[in-house]
Amino acid sequence: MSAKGLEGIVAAQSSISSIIDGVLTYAGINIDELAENASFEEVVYLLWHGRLPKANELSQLKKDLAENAAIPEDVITLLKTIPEGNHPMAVLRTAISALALYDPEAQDMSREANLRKATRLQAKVATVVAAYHRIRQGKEVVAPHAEFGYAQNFLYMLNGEEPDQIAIDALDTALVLHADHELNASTFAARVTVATLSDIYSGITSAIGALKGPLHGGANEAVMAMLEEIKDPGNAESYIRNKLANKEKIMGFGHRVYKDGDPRAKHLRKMSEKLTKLTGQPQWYEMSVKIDELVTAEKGLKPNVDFYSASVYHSLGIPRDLFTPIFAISRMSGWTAHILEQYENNRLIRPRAEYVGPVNAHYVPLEER
Ligand SMILES: CC(=O)SCCNC(=O)CCNC(=O)[C@H](O)C(C)(C)COP(=O)(O)OP(=O)(O)OC[C@H]1O[C@@H](n2cnc3c(N)ncnc32)[C@H](O)[C@@H]1OP(=O)(O)O
Ligand SMILES: O=C([O-])CC(=O)C(=O)O
Repeated sequence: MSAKGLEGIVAAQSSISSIIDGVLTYAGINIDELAENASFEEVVYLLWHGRLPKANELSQLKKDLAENAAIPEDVITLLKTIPEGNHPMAVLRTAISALALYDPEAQDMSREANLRKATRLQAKVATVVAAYHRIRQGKEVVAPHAEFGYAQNFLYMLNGEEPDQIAIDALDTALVLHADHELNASTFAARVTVATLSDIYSGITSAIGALKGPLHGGANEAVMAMLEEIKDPGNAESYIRNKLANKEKIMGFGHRVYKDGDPRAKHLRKMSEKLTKLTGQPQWYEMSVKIDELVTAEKGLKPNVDFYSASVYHSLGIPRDLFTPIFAISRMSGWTAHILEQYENNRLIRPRAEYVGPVNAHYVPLEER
């Protein structure tokens, strides 16, 4: 018997992140400690190198990310030619694929070159998302600021003004929380692609395609769509009961691995409470809590990372269709770490299928069918 959806199958060894008894760690460090203390740049270094950076290593990484953040003028031109109405995740997938064509080390498969490519990908992914958002609004693209940290620079390029510290800190923590998650679908897709010894950009393009779906990263956008449809906390109960009665899934709930709750959700819940209050829109948090209580009571399903992140991003003034691209900006660090790890100890990933089709069939000539 095959395991549907590969549930419970161990398909790789990894020392990047672990989920053991519902506890998530990056390189052995509990996510709670990282969410409270680490910057996103520290986490990027941790995932790539398996240890926290020393002060000089961290400042070098920050410098490298800032210096590599600009994207080629040709890619900006490409973004300007994209037909209206496309989803930013589809645009991101295309733009990352295009960036490969401008990478001077595209053919160099050494670890050093791949680490430099990972740095360029991490540096540029935020710029692509911000640039496309400005272009689609008919605004000028904002060049990255050489002195700004990663989260700060993204918000600056997105909005064209310097973000406040509360917004920077909230986004930074969200990036920390989304950075890696063992062998999730998009990371697996990246590893499958590069295990053929294809290049890092091909692996990342596969990963973005996998993250886009609503059963994975696309759920954060779907959560906000649901909250906006509900409109008022008073409508939440009947809305959810109706969905459940129709056997529809409630986005942002459930998880293939966590059966007793996602450890990242409590951090995002706290952030949602604080930010929705600060923006004078506590209804998004109140509605989320009502849904959380009801779905937990009725289905025993707990919120995953995508549930409270929706109201967090909304409070930061981020449009709904950029929620999943922001997930991709963060997960770029995990994807690239896994790709580097896959190359280090590679074997083609090629499972088997259990055949359930017809047997002893025969070719029938066209005129006899
Ligand atoms: C970053 C991330 O990727 S986190 C996940 C983001 N995705 C979502 O939030 C989408 C909603 N959630 C889901 O679709 C699922 O819980 C998944 C995809 C995350 C996990 O899926 P699986 O492990 O395959 O669980 P599966 O879909 O088989 O669900 C098992 C049972 O729980 C039910 N269930 C699971 N999630 C939900 C949900 N969100 N709402 C209602 N029922 C659910 C299923 O209907 C199924 O019920 P059944 O046995 O009566 O048919
Ligand atoms: O691990 C998974 O299946 C999905 C998930 O939570 C993530 O990628 O962060």
